[in-house]
Amino acid sequence: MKLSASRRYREVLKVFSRHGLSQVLEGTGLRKARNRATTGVHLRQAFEELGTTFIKFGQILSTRHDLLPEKITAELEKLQTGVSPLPFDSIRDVLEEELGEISRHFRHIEEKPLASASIGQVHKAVTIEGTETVVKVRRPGITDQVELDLKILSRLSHRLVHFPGIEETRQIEDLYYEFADTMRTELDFLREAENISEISRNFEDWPDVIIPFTDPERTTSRVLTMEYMEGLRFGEFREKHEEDPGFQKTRKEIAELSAEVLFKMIFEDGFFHADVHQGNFLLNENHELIVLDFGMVGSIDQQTRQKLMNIALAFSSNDAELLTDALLDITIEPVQGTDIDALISDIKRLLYRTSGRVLEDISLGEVLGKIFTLLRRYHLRLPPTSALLFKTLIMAEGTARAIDPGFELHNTIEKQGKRWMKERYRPDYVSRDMWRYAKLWKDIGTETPLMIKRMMRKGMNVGVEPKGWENIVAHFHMMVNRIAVTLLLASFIIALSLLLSVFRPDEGYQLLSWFLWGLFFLSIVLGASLIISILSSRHKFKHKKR
Ligand SMILES: Nc1ncnc2c1ncn2[C@@H]1O[C@H](COP(=O)(O)OP(=O)(O)OP(=O)(O)O)[C@@H](O)[C@H]1O
Repeated sequence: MKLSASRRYREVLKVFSRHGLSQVLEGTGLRKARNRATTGVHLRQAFEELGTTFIKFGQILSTRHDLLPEKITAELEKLQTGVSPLPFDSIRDVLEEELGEISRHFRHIEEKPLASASIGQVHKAVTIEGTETVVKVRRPGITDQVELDLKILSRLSHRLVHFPGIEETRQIEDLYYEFADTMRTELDFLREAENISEISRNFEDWPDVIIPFTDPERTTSRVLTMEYMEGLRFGEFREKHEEDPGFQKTRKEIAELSAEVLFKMIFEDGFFHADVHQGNFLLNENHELIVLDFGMVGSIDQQTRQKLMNIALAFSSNDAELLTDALLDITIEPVQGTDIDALISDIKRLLYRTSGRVLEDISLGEVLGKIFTLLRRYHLRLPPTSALLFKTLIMAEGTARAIDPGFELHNTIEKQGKRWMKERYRPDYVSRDMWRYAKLWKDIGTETPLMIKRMMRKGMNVGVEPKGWENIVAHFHMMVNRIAVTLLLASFIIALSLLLSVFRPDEGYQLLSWFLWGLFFLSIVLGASLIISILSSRHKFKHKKR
């Protein structure tokens, strides 16, 4: 059946009106809704009724405490994708269309699905070579449905929540674009297979983490064949092993591992699993962590990663000033006019209120929500790509707590902090940064005299003898070059002292530490002689002028 855009649009409007949400569509907005508790319930029900795309959009909205009132986000957090299984005949049709005759590929496929999810239905199978696999088949018609819903959502996204402030409306739209992008990627199983390969490579050295291998011969954009993974979900594992001696320790380690996996993906690799709900983790007999479902992934560039690390480290060390500085660093709007002192004292209050509380009582979602609300109050905007990341962090904490309710995110951040510092001051990153600064100074050195020359000619109409210009430009070049080298040496000295604090001899880095000390002293000697030469040339210049 061909999907009709106008029919679906009418359906969406009807569902919204039936749930008493016409004020949302009319643009009077959610914030003004008289009863936010019931508005949240109705919004959740309407999203559930409208299916996959709306449910997934609602799940992302639920993490944006900066955009929606808490009563509404709390309701949206309950959104679950519950879909009924498709008859095996339609699954077989897709398999035959994609792979040709099924018996050429599989000895056996179980008709009863292992799982029936929103995008795909998963069946256990044995390949012709005898390997136990699972075949994930994209639901027929889901792509058209999602595309249509995305179109409708795009129209609704700026009408859906008509806030008084312009920035929030823009944020809802930003959020929609990011969402539409990830949703489209999730529909293409070839992309999922690529994601699996990349993440498997990143976890090559992690023996406790297992990522199923894919079967490229039997994978297309609609069919994904991969290794079958036997394991228990976190809840099942807890029930089965609760009475075992040493279970407390085991579950602590598992929760920690699940968080470390995600932290590595976000902060070290910049390529992360963005759908880390409990259903996507299994534990095998050796307590190894199996990670599934790489349809939704996010990526962050190195600069943003470093800014995020700063936020996490400042947060874990309870330092309000550092945290404010790190937050200001990641916001995308200019911060002129922001009352920084007031923001620092608000952040101080927030940290004070959260740090003393018992762990089970406080969630990352709650803290992030409060930080978002603060940023909003100060008119500071986060980059649009952050939505997926924050959803992931909040989900990851919930997942770790499913196995260990006392899981402390603070501890993981502290433990990881050291690794991040080592990562950040890896020689290749340091030298790349220094090279960037050197290039920047070189550009300033070449461009500035010309700029001054042009400005003086055009704006001030000043004529200078060509010979005079040459001297000025040559002298300027020399000055800039010297300043550049001095600055470069200064940053080198700072970087070396940081490296020295991380790679200490008492932690087994004797050789590296000696080498770094050597470089450190050499840089100081060079720096000192450069400063002396600059001072003496200044003196000479003055002397000459006279
Ligand atoms: N390799 C595997 N081995 C064993 N079970 C698997 C495997 N891959 C998937 N499953 C099972 O199938 C379920 C659904 O798979 P998956 O999450 O990849 O589908 P999805 O359509 O992306 O689901 P959702 O959108 O709800 O996250 C998993 O939660 C898991 O129970």
